[in-house]
Amino acid sequence: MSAIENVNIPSGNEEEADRRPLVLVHRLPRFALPFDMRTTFRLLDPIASAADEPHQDFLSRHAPSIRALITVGPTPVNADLLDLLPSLRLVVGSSAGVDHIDLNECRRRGIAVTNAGSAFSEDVADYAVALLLDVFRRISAADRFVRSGSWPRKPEYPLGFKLGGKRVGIVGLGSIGSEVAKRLVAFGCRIAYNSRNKKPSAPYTYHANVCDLAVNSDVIVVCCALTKETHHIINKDVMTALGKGGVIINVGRGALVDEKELVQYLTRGEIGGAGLDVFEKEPDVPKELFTLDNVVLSPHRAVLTPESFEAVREVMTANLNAFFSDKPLLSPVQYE
Ligand SMILES: O=CC(=O)O
Repeated sequence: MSAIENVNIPSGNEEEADRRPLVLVHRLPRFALPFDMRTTFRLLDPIASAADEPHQDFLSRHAPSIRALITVGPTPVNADLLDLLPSLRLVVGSSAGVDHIDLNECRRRGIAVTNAGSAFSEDVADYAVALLLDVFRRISAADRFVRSGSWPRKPEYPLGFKLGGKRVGIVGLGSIGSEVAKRLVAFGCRIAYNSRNKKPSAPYTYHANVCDLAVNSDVIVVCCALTKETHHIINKDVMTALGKGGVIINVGRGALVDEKELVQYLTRGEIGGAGLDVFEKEPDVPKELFTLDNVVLSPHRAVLTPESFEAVREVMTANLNAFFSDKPLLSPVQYE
């Protein structure tokens, strides 16, 4: 992932001549914008530009001109930041999830928020299916078996399971969940789902209650947004309902699953396996999971492909262009 380069902040006449709209890049040092938007926007990046000046002073100095900001990855947008930016009217998220943005504060201050829209949906859905196949067919475990030299010594390797015909319960049938469903239908799976509301156009069985969904599923794929309501939506009751052979795939956010309980259920063999791209305290992953061959672990990579970066760059650019020309935003986040 390449970082944007140090941003030259034009001043005086130079600034007047530069007609590109000014956009603040809000990021933690470890997250860089993985593409260049400087041909279209004048990017103000405090981290790249002002190594010696305290971040707050830098922001306060530029605050009157900042009407839009890009938040990179999960960099938090909270009341403290918004206090420093009284002219701000738009927050452009570079992710599908917006749990790092204080939506209530944004709404209260009349600040619009956009997210990645469906830019990542296909890649995340592919990854969810890949994790599921890996858990069912034990691909990563088989790879470890071969590399460790065990094959010649121990020709028997535990059987995996067939994916076709399995009952898959999707939690969150938004853009990502719908792509997961589409793919798994092609594998011959039977799809049901849970979401806040029944989707009249979705040809799948709806369960208003996640435990009911779990009782009727062999696999739960978690891909809803993380909110106060969905925090630990996959709890011990859901895991008990899913049962011994059940598999949990999480490509949403770590805190959608009660991770402590998940570890217990997996180590006691009370569910069948898990494929996890996200964790409650990233990058920390519970060590107990490292030795379990029925668990596939991934470092929050589901969205990351050069193709999805290009798609998100386009949607972010379109949102900013729309904002600066008073047109409707492309992927506004609906406030609750
Ligand atoms: O996790 C990644 C995203 O929300 O886009």
